[in-house]
Amino acid sequence: MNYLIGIDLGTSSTKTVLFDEEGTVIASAGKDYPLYTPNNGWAEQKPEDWRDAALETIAKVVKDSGVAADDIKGLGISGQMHGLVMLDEAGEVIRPSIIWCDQRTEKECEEITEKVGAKRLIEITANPALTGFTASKILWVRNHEPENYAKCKHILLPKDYVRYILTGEFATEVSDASGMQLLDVPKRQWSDEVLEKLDIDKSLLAKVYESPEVTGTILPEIAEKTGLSTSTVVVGGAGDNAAAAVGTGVVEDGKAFTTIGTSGVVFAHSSDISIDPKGRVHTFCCAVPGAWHVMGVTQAAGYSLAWFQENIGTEYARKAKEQGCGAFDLINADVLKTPIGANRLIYLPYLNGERTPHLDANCRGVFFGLSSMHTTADMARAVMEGISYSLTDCNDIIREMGINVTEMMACGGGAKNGVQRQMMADMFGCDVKTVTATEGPALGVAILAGVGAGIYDSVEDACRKMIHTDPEKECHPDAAATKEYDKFHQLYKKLYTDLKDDYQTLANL
Ligand SMILES: Nc1ncnc2c1ncn2[C@@H]1O[C@H](COP(=O)(O)OP(=O)(O)O)[C@@H](O)[C@H]1O
Ligand SMILES: O=C(CO)[C@@H](O)[C@H](O)COP(=O)(O)O
Repeated sequence: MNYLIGIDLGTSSTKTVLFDEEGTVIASAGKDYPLYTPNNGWAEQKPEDWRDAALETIAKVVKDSGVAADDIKGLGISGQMHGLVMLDEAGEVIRPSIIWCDQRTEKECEEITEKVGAKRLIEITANPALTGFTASKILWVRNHEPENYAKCKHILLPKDYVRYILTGEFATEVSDASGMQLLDVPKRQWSDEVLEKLDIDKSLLAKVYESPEVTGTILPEIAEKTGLSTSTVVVGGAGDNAAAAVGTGVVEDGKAFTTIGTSGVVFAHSSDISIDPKGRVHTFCCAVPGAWHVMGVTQAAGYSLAWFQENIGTEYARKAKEQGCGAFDLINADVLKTPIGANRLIYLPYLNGERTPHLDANCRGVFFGLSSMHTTADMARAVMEGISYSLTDCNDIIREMGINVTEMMACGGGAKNGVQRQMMADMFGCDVKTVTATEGPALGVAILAGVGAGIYDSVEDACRKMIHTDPEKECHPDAAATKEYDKFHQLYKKLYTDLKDDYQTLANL
């Protein structure tokens, strides 16, 4: 039997899974790391934490599985997108990574739009300048830390830094590179025009591959440390969402998925390039060679729930420990006891600004309608509903673009939660399904590794053999709930419009 490894370098943790070639999970391991917010709206992580988590979890799955190193034919890495990793001449990390949800680069976005031209920027990179994307982070370091910029010899994305550690190669692939705003997305190669206009030296960037292509093999010292073989191939892999698409079988037109990780995403496959003229959803290359996708992003989806548990619903963790269950079991029990609309409490999940649909770095979270009768149960329900309203906004724009979605899969930490999945089915008004392997991105890149290692002929072929849907977890929409949620969703949408200018005032105080 052949085996494949998928690594998902998330924002909350790295999850590494060893699959057999039929998609069965043989062993898995995870390791958490911190997210640093040194200023309001800033977000950083340490690339060294990602490196240590990847090495530790690979070693663990190889050991726990008992699989012979030579039978592990391929490895793929999926990662949180957009983060900026800068390495010096010796390959050492220069500063912490400024990651995807950091909002400090509004001025640099203006600089990009001015230098490239708004129309040309969308024609080439398929997206307007956004604070989340890597190009503005590169310019921020050049504008604010010229000494660090001068030392920088290699610019990598988070997962590509881990690839460098494993293989010694400076490589990336089209799906993640799309989120740097330096790629010509229709042509799937670096844009000389954008690089010249922004005065970024192309030699700083890694070589671009398609996602299933082989980018290298495991270095001898890493093989020694992890128990892998030096003949295991490492493929391009994918940004976490493009990887999750492969891992949930979203590899042809009509298919879509929603994920709740730290962020939340609604993603639809598209065999033709399709761009929202208002830039509210992103258009990127997908992991299937020759295809693209559109996706809407909620900045703080699972992160809103994590924030809620750390700061407001702290009792859930304590009681869960006492009762020997998970905190989400108790949250779910409370949410189910609370009616739709959380007793007239609405939560706006804008803890880190928002991308879809507002593209606003300065908006922030709100509990609207707070009354003395409200409890943490109402707040928990309001947070879950707020996340789902935001994902519904993403889905509505994709539908508005004429992209026909017939099937919605769910994945990510939040999709493990049946209450959350039902909420999404009710709000989207369509069936929401899941696959048996809970780690969508890890399975997705393991599938890509299977193609790169020559076990499968194509990504589509590998998906047919490695993905198994879980019929027991299918959620069907309840028409009465859809109608009820819609009333609150209308008010939820109006609240942003009403507060838009006040957010700006707050940011300038
Ligand atoms: N059972 C659950 N119900 C709802 N949300 C959950 C559950 N388990 C995890 N989460 C949420 O999922 C997020 C982590 O998901 P994950 O896909 O691992 O994220 P990432 O890839 O960003 O590290 C956390 O922020 C947490 O709030
Ligand atoms: O910024 C984006 C997509 O554009 C995020 O989806 C990040 O890629 C982070 O992912 P998670 O850690 O939430 O999975």
